Amino acid sequence: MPEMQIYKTLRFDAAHRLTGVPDTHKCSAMHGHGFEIEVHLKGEVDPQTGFVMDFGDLSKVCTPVLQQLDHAILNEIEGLENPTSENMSVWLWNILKPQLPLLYQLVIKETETSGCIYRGPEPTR
Ligand SMILES: Nc1nc2c(c(=O)[nH]1)N=C([C@H](O)[C@H](O)COP(=O)(O)OP(=O)(O)OP(=O)(O)O)CN2
Ligand SMILES: [Zn+2]
Repeated sequence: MPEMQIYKTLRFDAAHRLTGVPDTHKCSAMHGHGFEIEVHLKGEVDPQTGFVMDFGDLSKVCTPVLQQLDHAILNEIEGLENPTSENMSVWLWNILKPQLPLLYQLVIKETETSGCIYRGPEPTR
């Protein structure tokens, strides 16, 4: 069966401030976003189900993780002390990858025009 990518889009609202920028940077002040996350899997289509993975099962894995972030101050969450899109991608990858071996790519959109794409760490040789 062919290999394909599937994805699920999830949304949450949260506040953050960036701690690695000067005080003069607009994002050093607390502010909020409606974040959008795409969780992409890559794998073979199961001939029986016709699925790479059931979207419902993918949701069941992702939803509890994103519920932790919804209406939270991201800076207060362990590992997200400087919650840039880049740092959030790594944080999410480390939580989701053990539960989703087919995880291929995470897309985090902070705004309509700004976001981050992460495909996990380089494989060790
Ligand atoms: N590489 C990164 N740069 C910035 C991040 C980030 O996570 N990674 N985050 C921010 C801020 O959180 C900001 O809220 C989003 O930035 P920006 O796109 O500049 O926001 P605007 O909507 O105000 O941008 P427009 O200029 O209106 O398009 C900053 N940088
Ligand atoms: Zn922001």
